[in-house]
Amino acid sequence: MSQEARPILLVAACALVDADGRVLLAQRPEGKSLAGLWEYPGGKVEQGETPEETLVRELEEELGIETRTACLAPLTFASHTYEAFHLLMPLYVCRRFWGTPQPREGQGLKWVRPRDMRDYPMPPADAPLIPFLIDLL
Ligand SMILES: Nc1nc2c([nH]c(=O)n2[C@@H]2O[C@H](COP(=O)(O)OP(=O)(O)OP(=O)(O)O)[C@@H](O)[C@H]2O)c(=O)[nH]1
Repeated sequence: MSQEARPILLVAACALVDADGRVLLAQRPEGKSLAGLWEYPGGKVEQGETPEETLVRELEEELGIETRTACLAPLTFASHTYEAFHLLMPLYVCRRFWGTPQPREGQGLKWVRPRDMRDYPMPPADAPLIPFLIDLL
């Protein structure tokens, strides 16, 4: 696909942080693109949503936890060209949420220290974001 034809895909992602400074990674289930890789919870920003609203919705759908847009702090972003689209992915940090994350979509879940994230295979867009989490936490 030519550069011109490649659409920009806006995906909002969240580093949920627990009291020990660990970040929740979710493993993409079989049958999805990039299956088996560990990623930040989140998803595509739908028409009419702000990225913060997307995350409040996705965190409830994927993990069964509740948070608020005011509890989401922007940290950094990914800008990465995939075959079919160019991914623009703001990464937020959330330390204030209610409930315990549950794998509502059959995904693996793991709390990981940022310095150990390199041990978890991630989508190529995600790896450049790890140093920002190491600095923060
Ligand atoms: N949620 C999330 N998506 C990511 C991350 N890194 C990354 O490249 N992506 C890509 O962003 C796209 C949108 O994610 P999504 O969670 O809404 O997509 P999806 O699984 O429903 O659909 P898909 O199977 O069509 O990819 C996917 O192509 C996914 O691979 C990440 O850390 N978190």
